[in-house]
Amino acid sequence: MVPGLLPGLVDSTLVAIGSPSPAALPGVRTDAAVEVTDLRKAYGGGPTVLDGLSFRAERGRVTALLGPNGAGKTTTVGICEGLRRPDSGTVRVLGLDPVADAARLRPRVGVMLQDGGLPSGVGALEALRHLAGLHTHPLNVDALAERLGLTSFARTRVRRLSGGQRQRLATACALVGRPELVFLDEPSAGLDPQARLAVWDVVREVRAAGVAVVLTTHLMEEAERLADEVVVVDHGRVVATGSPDALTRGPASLTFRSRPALDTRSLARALPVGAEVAEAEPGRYLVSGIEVDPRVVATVTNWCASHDVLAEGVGPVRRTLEDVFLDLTGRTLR
Ligand SMILES: Nc1ncnc2c1ncn2[C@@H]1O[C@H](COP(=O)(O)OP(=O)(O)OP(=O)(O)O)[C@@H](O)[C@H]1O
Repeated sequence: MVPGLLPGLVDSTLVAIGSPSPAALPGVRTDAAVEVTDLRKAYGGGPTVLDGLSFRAERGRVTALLGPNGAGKTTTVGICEGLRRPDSGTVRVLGLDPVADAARLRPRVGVMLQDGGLPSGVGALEALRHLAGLHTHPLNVDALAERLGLTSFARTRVRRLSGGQRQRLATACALVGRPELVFLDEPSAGLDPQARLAVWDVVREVRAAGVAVVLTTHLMEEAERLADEVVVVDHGRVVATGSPDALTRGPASLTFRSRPALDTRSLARALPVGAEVAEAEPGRYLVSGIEVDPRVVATVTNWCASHDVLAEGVGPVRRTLEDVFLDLTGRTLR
């Protein structure tokens, strides 16, 4: 957190959104902010889009929905926001029904308003002020605008904003009403690195205040760095769920760099049975299929020495979230 930026928001705003979430206290279990059970949906009798999807999102935590294009993330979030109806299954949002209790949920849930949701002929900051005026206890608009870097395009009309500027305004709109739960749809899409870091900082701050954040993203780095819980969705089902750490834990591989086109079969023969050696990209080698222990590292180093090969960075490498995601969802384009 950047201390200099905090006072404007913290004094009267973000941290005051709620008292620290009971869910964040050890040993205390509360109702989930979002609880989705066995959702099924097919648009207009077409192919199945949601096929028994279930997940929970807790208060004071960031839950990231990851999945290939068309996996059903936006449909799921739309159902949670009360904008779409499932064919079957149940959804509880802050303990309420998103359609039947829409009026009660509206002031408590933040959503990213896209093009149609904002007056397009007014300046960005004016649009945010307008929205803030609809809430009883809005955040400090100037502080929020400063934090998300909206001030540089404060007077630009909404319809003339660039993609990244529009995205930042939409994030501000989702947060300005001081929600207990916020849905962020690809909040970093199209953002430059500075803006992305600023958005992540603000998201961390609202989480610390006990807000439940549910976001969709295609950025593995965003999920890895921001999410407490990752929900991987594919073909309308949850195929994995867990913290980034838990999902990427598992057998490490061994990697090293050297000149391209080494005799990988010869190296594999020197290693214990089951070892596979691949040249993942020219000059980068990956040993997998066996447990990486000090003897394996020594065998690779000795093989390199006896073949006059200079190897750099010989050591275990942990799977990334992207590796896990591709293993779970495959490499076929959707
Ligand atoms: N209004 C609609 N009418 C008919 N089909 C739809 C509608 N909205 C979405 N779909 C279809 O439902 C499937 C899931 O779409 P959805 O937008 O939920 O996926 P997503 O995971 O959010 O994808 P992306 O990552 O590309 O945003 C897709 O095949 C899409 O074509």
